[in-house]
Amino acid sequence: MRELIAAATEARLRAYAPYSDFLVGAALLTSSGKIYAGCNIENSSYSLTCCAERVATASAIADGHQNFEALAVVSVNGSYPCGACRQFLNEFTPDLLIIIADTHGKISAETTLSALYPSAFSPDSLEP
Ligand SMILES: O=c1ccn([C@H]2C[C@H](O)[C@@H](CO)O2)c(=O)[nH]1
Ligand SMILES: [Zn+2]
Repeated sequence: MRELIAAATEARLRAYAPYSDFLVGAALLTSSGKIYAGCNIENSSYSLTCCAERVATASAIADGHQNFEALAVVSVNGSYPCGACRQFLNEFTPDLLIIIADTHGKISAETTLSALYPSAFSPDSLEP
């Protein structure tokens, strides 16, 4: 888990966040043991901003991985994934382990996506 937090911490430094100055790094561990990292990417058209968690997830998916074990999220104050990221991740791994840490490496929470995002809308929700 330290390796996952380190990857998120490193990715955070690549964030493009000139509007909020709030840098976020995320690192996703696949079931095959690979780590995909992401950072937030803001835009002058603010609503186009991409969260670090979804950047990491998109990178893993694009590289052929859809099974995940854990996600580390690092920010200056140990913030949690937003609702959109929770929904995005729920599609693939509802019981994903989520580790929240700050830039000093202090872990403030080890939880699961299902705990953070109960009663999710999921692929099953589309069944008649
Ligand atoms: O789950 C989240 C929530 C916010 N941010 C980013 C988006 C924006 O650039 C900055 C402030 O909202 O934090 C993330 O990367 N992940
Ligand atoms: Zn988000």
